[in-house]
Amino acid sequence: MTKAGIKIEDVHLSFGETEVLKGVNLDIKPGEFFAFLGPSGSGKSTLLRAIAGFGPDPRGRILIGDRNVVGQSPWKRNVGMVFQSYALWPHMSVRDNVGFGLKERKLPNAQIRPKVDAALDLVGLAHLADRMPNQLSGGQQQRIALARTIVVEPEVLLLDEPLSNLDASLRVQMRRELLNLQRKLGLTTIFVTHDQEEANTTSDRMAVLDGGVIQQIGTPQELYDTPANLFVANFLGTANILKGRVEADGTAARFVTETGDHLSLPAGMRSSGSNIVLRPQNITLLREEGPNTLTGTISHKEFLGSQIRYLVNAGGTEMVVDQSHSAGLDWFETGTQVFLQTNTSSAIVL
Ligand SMILES: Nc1ncnc2c1ncn2[C@@H]1O[C@H](COP(=O)(O)OP(=O)(O)OP(=O)(O)O)[C@@H](O)[C@H]1O
Repeated sequence: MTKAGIKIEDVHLSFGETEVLKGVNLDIKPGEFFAFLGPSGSGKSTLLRAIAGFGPDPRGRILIGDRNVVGQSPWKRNVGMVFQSYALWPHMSVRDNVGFGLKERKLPNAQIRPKVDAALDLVGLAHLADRMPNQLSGGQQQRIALARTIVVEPEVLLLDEPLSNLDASLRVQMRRELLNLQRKLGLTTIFVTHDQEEANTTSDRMAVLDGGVIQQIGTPQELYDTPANLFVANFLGTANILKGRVEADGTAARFVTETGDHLSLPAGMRSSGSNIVLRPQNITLLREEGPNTLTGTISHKEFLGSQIRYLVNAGGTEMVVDQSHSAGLDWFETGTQVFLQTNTSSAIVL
């Protein structure tokens, strides 16, 4: 299949008076698996639909390969889109559902059959070709919807929360299948999701959206390790945020919290900012005070199997702290005073 990159240049889109996309710029490489991640209402679907050609035309340019597709009808754009609802034709067999787009394109039957067989083979459901949609599970229906989309050989694949109607374990299985299929076809893919785990586990890179504005673009690791702002830090995983200020004298720098605690910062760490972000696994609970410790009291504990998650009240801020668990290890009981040793080398100052 042909791979095309997608460029989005200064795209604005309004519904009536409300501006929903506020100047979006993106450069998605050919063959990339790219995710749009963001909370409900952040504009992910609107952006995807603008690429597909559904809804009002935006201002700005959307290039698929080197064609600006703004103003072009959806069927001329050569994109394939899979929705949350599978929307298979209920009165048609699996084979006819998958072949529908090819029939519409007036392809002779003799050419349709092998293409449909190949697409069904790719999603592992060749043996169900003669079933009706109501004889399939949700996961199977979504695979058929995928086969129906790829059979017409689109240049880009757009997925709008395609796994949301499936139960949790099937979602995990399907996201792996989706990635395998994408890798096999090498098809430029955009996956819209509000689920950070889904975006993290599938995408090469992602854009985090909030309020119609891209907050950051990067690989899942880049966004987790070096978030550009507090929104991204909070949206990708759990973030403990302490307010305060950075003080530096000569080569040594420290973060002074609002409650007056001092956390020394490693050399080379960003030296301005009024927040320090600590991930739950970057804090160790101690019974004795030590260097770089904050004082707190355990307010809640949850046994998660490999880890124990503690909520610790430290000077009025509730901190989430994960400690790895192994059999026989002592727990900190609720109400215990503890010292939170912070690993500031993996902290982020914002
Ligand atoms: N046809 C429409 N008319 C008016 N407003 C709309 C329309 N479609 C979307 N909106 C508004 O645009 C904003 C962005 O919606 P969009 O569906 O793109 O968000 P989203 O990030 O995909 O959210 P979700 O995860 O809930 O689907 C929302 O405030 C929504 O109410």
